[in-house]
Amino acid sequence: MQLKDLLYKIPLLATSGNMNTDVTSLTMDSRKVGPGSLFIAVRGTLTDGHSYIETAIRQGAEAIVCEELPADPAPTVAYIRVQDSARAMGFVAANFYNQPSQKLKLVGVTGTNGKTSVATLLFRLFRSLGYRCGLLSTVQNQIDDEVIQATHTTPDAITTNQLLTKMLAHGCTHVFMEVSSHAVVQERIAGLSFTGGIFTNITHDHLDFHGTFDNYIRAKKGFFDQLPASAFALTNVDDKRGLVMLQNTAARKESYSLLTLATFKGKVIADSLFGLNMFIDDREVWFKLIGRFNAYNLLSVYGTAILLGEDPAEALTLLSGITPPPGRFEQVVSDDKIVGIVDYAHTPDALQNVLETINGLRYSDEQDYLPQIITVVGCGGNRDATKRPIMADIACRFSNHVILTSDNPRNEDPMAILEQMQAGVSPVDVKKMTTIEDRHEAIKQAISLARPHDIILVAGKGHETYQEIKGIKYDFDDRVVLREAFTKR
Ligand SMILES: CC(=O)N[C@H]1[C@@H](OP(=O)(O)OP(=O)(O)OC[C@H]2O[C@@H](n3ccc(=O)[nH]c3=O)[C@H](O)[C@@H]2O)O[C@H](CO)[C@@H](O)[C@@H]1O[C@H](C)C(=O)N[C@@H](C)C(=O)N[C@H](CCC(=O)O)C(=O)O
Ligand SMILES: Nc1ncnc2c1ncn2[C@@H]1O[C@H](COP(=O)(O)OP(=O)(O)OP(=O)(O)O)[C@@H](O)[C@H]1O
Ligand SMILES: N[C@H](CCC[C@H](N)C(=O)O)C(=O)O
Ligand SMILES: [Mg+2]
Repeated sequence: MQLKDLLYKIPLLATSGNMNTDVTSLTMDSRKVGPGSLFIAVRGTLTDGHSYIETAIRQGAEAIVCEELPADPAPTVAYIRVQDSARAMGFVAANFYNQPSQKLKLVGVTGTNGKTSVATLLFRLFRSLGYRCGLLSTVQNQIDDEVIQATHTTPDAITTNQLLTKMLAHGCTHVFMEVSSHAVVQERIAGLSFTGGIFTNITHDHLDFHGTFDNYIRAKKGFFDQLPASAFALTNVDDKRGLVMLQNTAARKESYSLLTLATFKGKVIADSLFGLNMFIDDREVWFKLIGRFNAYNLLSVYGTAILLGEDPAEALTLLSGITPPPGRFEQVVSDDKIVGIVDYAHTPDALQNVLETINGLRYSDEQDYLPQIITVVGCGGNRDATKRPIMADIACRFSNHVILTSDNPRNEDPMAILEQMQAGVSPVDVKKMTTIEDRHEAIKQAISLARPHDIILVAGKGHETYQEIKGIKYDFDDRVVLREAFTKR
């Protein structure tokens, strides 16, 4: 495609060189530049793409998008100076791939917790309604049955447009994607044309990246601020910030709630270890998901189906048969009925929700025995450290025993992370707490403490199949470890 055609809709500060140059590939990474490439120099958190412009040219880049021109620009190369390279990249990518998002019904889901759950439920529901669908999520990207490994919750703009193009070629009509707060700030969603946006909730996470909670709220809101008037913006009005999200959106404002007036209103009739029973739009339905937080996820999925024109009765009937995504309240039960629950709760709010759910659901055939809750939990390294003491405190308050352990220590000292967690535990709860750095040993210890009907919550890693320590990802899957340890007893 000719360079000038890639610049459609981008505010340009200055250009030089041949705008008719033929561009054959795009990249923001100099290591991936080849002959015919357009290199977009983006300022990152670790380094500045502008310092790789020369390398990119040596490797054959024909054109450069940047915020600042090099001191001595190469005469054979075209330069485009813009205010914000990351944002420009979104539009360049959409132009290069011929605007795939405009030809799809693309729905984005944002919020601290529930993005993967909602996006995956939507993907599964719309497939069962008979559509070909795409999914971009933390667990995996998917084009109908084809699974494509995901590296981020929300991919960069080039990858997203590439995937959307593949989805279109496959005949997909609907795509559901998670929109992380990092993605909004880093402009990974710039240039995409959304049919709708969903807000789940906002609580403590990622303060390492955003600095303050207000900045984090602004990042999430930025998604809705970008939606066009033709889109819908569906928000959870039971969340304190639900309405804030829609303050400046041009999109049609819609809402869902379990507590108050809203476009889509639901009520939980029963919540058990076998599923949720709800009233939605005067219909009573059983769902396969567990926990009140999932009632919110289901309601937003139902609302989205209606906003996309589906029949309410059919949507609810099909939704009642849909299973949760992997690693979300996934149960592994031993022969003698110890209940293991693997859940991706990695924020204080998610952990508290899951533990409150478990506290309300435990039951035993034995009279007078209230099953114990044993929680195995850790916090990621090189991520928001302020959530560590809070999560340990919550784990102890809502469990009978807690084993603090590692969850992707990355480049931090695992014991230092665990010490920060320990610091949050109140003196009355300290007796409940043990620390075992090795997650495998921690799970084994939890099992050794359990009796039939006790519940072992293994929180934080969910679907993950690795433990990341000092740059190396070792095979590790909480579900497999639980299953093996149950069998070996
Ligand atoms: C903190 C963060 O979000 N970082 C993302 C960011 O990288 P960065 O800003 O650190 O980039 P950088 O390394 O400073 O490099 C700046 C620029 O120079 C370029 N470069 C660099 C080196 C070189 O030799 N040549 C070159 O051209 C890079 O390609 C880049 O364009 O941009 C990169 C490209 O898109 C991402 O891969 C990277 O994600 C890192 C790996 C990451 O761990 N991100 C996590 C925190 C994340 O994004 N998480 C969210 C949300 C999680 C959730 O709640 O679900 C997600 O959406 O996944
Ligand atoms: N609507 C919800 N409200 C509160 N907690 C939830 C909700 N949905 C799921 N959770 C909890 O949060 C955990 C993560 O859920 P999910 O993976 O759907 O969130 P996410 O927003 O995609 O997370 P990530 O930011 O890592 O992508 C679940 O395992 C569950 O414990
Ligand atoms: N998307 C989240 C995942 C956290 C999962 C947890 N297992 C960890 O590694 O911290 C993040 O990047 O913060
Ligand atoms: Mg997710």
